[in-house]
Amino acid sequence: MDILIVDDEKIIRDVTSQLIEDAGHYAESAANPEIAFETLKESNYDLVLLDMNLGAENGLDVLEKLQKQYPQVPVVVFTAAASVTTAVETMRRGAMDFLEKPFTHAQLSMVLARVQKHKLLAERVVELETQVAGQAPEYIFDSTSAPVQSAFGVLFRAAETPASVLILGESGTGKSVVAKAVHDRSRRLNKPFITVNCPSLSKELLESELFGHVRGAFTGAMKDHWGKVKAAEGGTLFLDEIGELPLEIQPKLLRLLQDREYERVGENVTRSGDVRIIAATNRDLSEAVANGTFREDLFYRLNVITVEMPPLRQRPGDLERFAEKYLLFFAKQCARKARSFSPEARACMLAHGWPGNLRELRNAIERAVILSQGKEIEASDLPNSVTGNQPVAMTGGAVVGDLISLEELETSHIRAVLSRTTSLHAAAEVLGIDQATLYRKRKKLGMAGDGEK
Ligand SMILES: Nc1ncnc2c1ncn2[C@@H]1O[C@H](COP(=O)(O)OP(=O)(O)OP(=O)(O)O)[C@@H](O)[C@H]1O
Repeated sequence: MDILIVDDEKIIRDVTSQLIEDAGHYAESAANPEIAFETLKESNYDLVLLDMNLGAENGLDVLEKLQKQYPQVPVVVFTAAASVTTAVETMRRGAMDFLEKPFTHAQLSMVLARVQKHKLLAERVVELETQVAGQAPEYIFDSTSAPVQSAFGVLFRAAETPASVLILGESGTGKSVVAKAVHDRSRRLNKPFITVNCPSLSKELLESELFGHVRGAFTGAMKDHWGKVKAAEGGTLFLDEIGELPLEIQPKLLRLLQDREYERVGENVTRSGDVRIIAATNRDLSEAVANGTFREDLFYRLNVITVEMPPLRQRPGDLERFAEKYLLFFAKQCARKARSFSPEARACMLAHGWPGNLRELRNAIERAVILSQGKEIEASDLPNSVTGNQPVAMTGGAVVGDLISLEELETSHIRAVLSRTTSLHAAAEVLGIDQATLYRKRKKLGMAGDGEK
């Protein structure tokens, strides 16, 4: 957690900071409320430790102002010994807890653990509220396809063990969704599930995102930062698109997997990290090992429990079931009458190859429901890419065919380049954009990645 200490006594700030850092959190100090509010403006904090005796300032007034401006940030107050009335009053005014000065390391640790538990519960409530509010279609974890059934079976049996898991499959086949489901069925359920999208950042930033950095480690590193390994402590670290993990970072991940050790960028202190790794990729990792872009030792270390999520085109039963579920969900959400597919629409869906898999299906059905006018989804409600009325053909940079929008042209070109290159990196080079931008565009457009041919 990132914690802000507000106290006018330097010695208290320094000692508390040290205790907090020793417990693996990040601490920032403010000598008075003015500095505290400036600091809160600049960064997000998970907790404020607020002294009640701030010289001329009334601690209760500061608490009230904090609650008003940052209602989501819990406050724990420091109170002088034996001031029970103050402690009660602060709790009445919304403080989460109090610590009587002088406090011990153990007392502080207990309070931090309580705040962290509260934070996790609050996150879980938001997740459940989103599901209950019906903002996303319900996930389905059974299948009419034997390979998918077997993949779910293996994953959910392995969920309770500490084994690393590797999920293979084209983009959009549900690797991230099932990774979270594995975490939810594990003993780490009440600990964080943290995702790192390996290609979404530059090499340098990715290392810091994973392991953290210290102030001054590189240009722009203005303050110490705990990475996602720390954020996932005790829980699960999901490494999406691990096939794109730069070679330079691979030995560091291997060390975390083997020895549970890592170091922040710019620091020589070795730290231990208790995280379960689930990795996913749409690349053929053994081919990546053969051509030297993925370390063999890391591959074997990750390859303990490996499953493959088959593409949607090989699961016609699932295709129809998922399509129907999505249809009912979006019809309710958008207040449309559509309840089924016309025979022609159904035939188009079954004939389409769904290179973007479940993600493409979900987007296509959402669009179709919005455009629908009657009780049935017609073929004309489906995107051109599904009905086979492809509007674009590219020949040497010239566009032949119907008039199309710039967005359709971009989508088609990105798809063409992805299908003719062997990695996201190579495709990004051809397109003249960076890998992280291509990664985001591909996700937004619901497209499959480079693993698909
Ligand atoms: N089990 C499921 N039940 C219902 N819908 C699903 C399921 N799995 C995936 N989806 C749908 O497909 C979308 C894409 O899933 P997900 O992000 O898990 O795919 P992915 O394989 O991780 O893709 P990428 O490789 O691009 O990261 C989800 O947002 C969801 O809409």
